[in-house]
Amino acid sequence: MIQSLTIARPDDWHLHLRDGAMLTAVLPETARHFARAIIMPNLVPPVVTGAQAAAYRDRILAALPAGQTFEPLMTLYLTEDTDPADVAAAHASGLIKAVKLYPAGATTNSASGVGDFDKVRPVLEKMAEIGLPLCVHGEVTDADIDIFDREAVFIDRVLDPIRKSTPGLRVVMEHITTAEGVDYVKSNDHDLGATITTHHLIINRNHILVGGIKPHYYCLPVAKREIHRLALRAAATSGDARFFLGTDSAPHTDPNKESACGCAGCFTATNTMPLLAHVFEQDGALDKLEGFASRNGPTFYGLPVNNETLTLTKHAQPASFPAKIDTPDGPVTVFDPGYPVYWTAT
Ligand SMILES: NC(=O)N[C@@H](CC(=O)O)C(=O)O
Ligand SMILES: [Zn+2]
Ligand SMILES: [Zn+2]
Repeated sequence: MIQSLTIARPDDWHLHLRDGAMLTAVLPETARHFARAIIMPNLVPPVVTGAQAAAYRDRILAALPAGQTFEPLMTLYLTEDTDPADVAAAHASGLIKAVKLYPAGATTNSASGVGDFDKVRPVLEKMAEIGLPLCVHGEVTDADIDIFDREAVFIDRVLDPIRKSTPGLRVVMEHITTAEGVDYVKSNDHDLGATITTHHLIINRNHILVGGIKPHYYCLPVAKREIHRLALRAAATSGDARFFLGTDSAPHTDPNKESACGCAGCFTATNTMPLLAHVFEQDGALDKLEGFASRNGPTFYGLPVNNETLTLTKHAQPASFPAKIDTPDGPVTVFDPGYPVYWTAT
C-alpha cells in the first residue's frame, strides 16, 4: 500500500479568489499547495479589460503572504462589448491565459455575461487566430430547461455550434458535471479540454437534498445523479490528458450560504489535494493523480509543468482540517466530504 506520494506541484485551472478582505483570507489556502491558478474574473464589477486584469493581478500578488509563492494566471470576463483588440493585446503581453464565457444569468456574478452569442463572434474569431483558450461555464439559462439538464442542453444548443462555426477555437469546458460533458470531450481530439472539480467527484445530488438541505454542497452546475458522478470519476482517473483539475473553489460566507436564497459555490481550496488523494486511491488510480492535478492542465495551456513538488502522505489516523476559514466578512465553511480522510499534503 502506498503511504506517500510525491507529485509535481499541482495547479488549479479554475479558482475564485474574490477581492479585498476575502482575497487576503483565502489566497494562502490555495498558495499552500498550488503553484498557479486560472483566476476567475467574476468580481463585482467583473474583470473585463486588460487594464482591469493587470490591476487585479497586482492586488492578488500584494495579498500573498511573505514566504508563499504563487502565480495568478489571469482571465478576462467576456461581455457583448469586449474589444477583440484589447483581448489580443492582453494575450500578447502575457497577462492573460484565457477568456471566460458566462452565459448571462447562469451563475454567481454573471449578469454582465453573454446573451447574444453573435455579438461576441469577432472576439471568438480573434481568439481562434491567436490560440487563446475560451473557458466556458456551460449551462443554458432558459427558464423552461430543467436545472439538471442545463449542461447537456448547452453542449447541443450553444457549445457545439460555437465550436463548429469557429474552427481552431480552443475551449475548456469548466467544471463538467455530466456523462454528456465527458462524452463530448472524449469525442473531440482537438482544441477541447475540461476541468473537473474535487467536489463533483465526491457528491451527487442526493448529498445536497437527502436528510435536509445542505447549503455547503450547493454549487453551479449543481451536482447530478450518481451515474454522472461515476462518469466524472472515470474520466478524472483515466489518465486522459483532456481532463484536468479545476477546483472551482468558490468562497461565500456562511450567512450567504445558509440563507433562504443561498449562494452557489463550494470552498475546497483548503483540503482539495488530500481529498483527491483519497478519491484516486479509492479508485486504484493514485498513479493518475499527477497527470490530473499537475500535468494535463499545463499541457493544454502550453505551459511548463512545475519543477517544485507536493507530497501526499497517508496516516493511520484521520487528518483534521479546519471546519471554517475566518475572514473579516464572516466565516467560510470548508468543504466536508462527509467521511474521514487519511491524507495530508505538504
Ligand atoms: N461554481 C459556483 O457555484 N459558483 C461560482 C461561479 C461559477 O463558477 O459558476 C462562484 O463564483 O461562486
Ligand atoms: Zn461556473
Ligand atoms: Zn467557478
